[in-house]
Amino acid sequence: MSQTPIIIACDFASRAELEIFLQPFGSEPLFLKIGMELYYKEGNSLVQELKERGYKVFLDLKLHDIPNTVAQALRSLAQLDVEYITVHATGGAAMLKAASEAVQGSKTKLLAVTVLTSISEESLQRDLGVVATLDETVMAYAKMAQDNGIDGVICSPHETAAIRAQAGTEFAIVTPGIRDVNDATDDQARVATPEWALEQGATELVIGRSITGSKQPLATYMNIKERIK
Ligand SMILES: O=C(O)c1cc(=O)[nH]c(=O)n1[C@@H]1O[C@H](COP(=O)(O)O)[C@@H](O)[C@H]1O
Repeated sequence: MSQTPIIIACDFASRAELEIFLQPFGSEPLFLKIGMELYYKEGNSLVQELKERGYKVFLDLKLHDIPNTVAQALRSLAQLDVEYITVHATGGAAMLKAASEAVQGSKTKLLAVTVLTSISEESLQRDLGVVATLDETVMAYAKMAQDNGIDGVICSPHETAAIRAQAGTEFAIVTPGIRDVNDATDDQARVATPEWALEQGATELVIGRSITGSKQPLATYMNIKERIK
């Protein structure tokens, strides 16, 4: 298995598009994030097949509901035996506790999404009515997640060092919003380079369009992988 911390966000519309993307990678061991777009179209069978083919899978469904509903959904999803599943930290302490209990006994680890990397501090305070700063909010959500048995968080590289200091070395910190200096930021508000994210203490990096939208996805992936080795 590859030791690279890169997780590729496979935000494709169909299995066919995913296969076209994967083809040049051959037997390269990859860690693939399957999100709502592909999962809603292709369902569990795609996840099972990718696992059978030796890929590590992160199922990013960002569950957000009352504790009982999230727990029941996770009991079902845990049977897929994927590495990671996401829940929203804003589901609250009781939901996070119910979620962590629901996956006990499976190998699946849960990641709590703190504040989405598409949200700026201005938007957090103006649109979502949060009074605290973005950093304070992310730190509070990370602590709530850890206190309630969640294995790690999703946050931007900008909050990673503070969470690492607060949460210790065992807590997973997975950072999307990864861009090289010349890449378009698209809909992301809080971005950073792969190198910087790892320096801050990220466990893994979620990288989507910088790789999937590249004219040469394999070369781009290998370039990043070599740089952060
Ligand atoms: O949970 C996530 O993975 C996630 C959380 C977050 O705060 N921001 C975020 O961008 N993501 C995901 O990370 C990926 C980022 O994709 P790119 O912006 O194309 O690199 C997408 O699949 C998002 O769904």
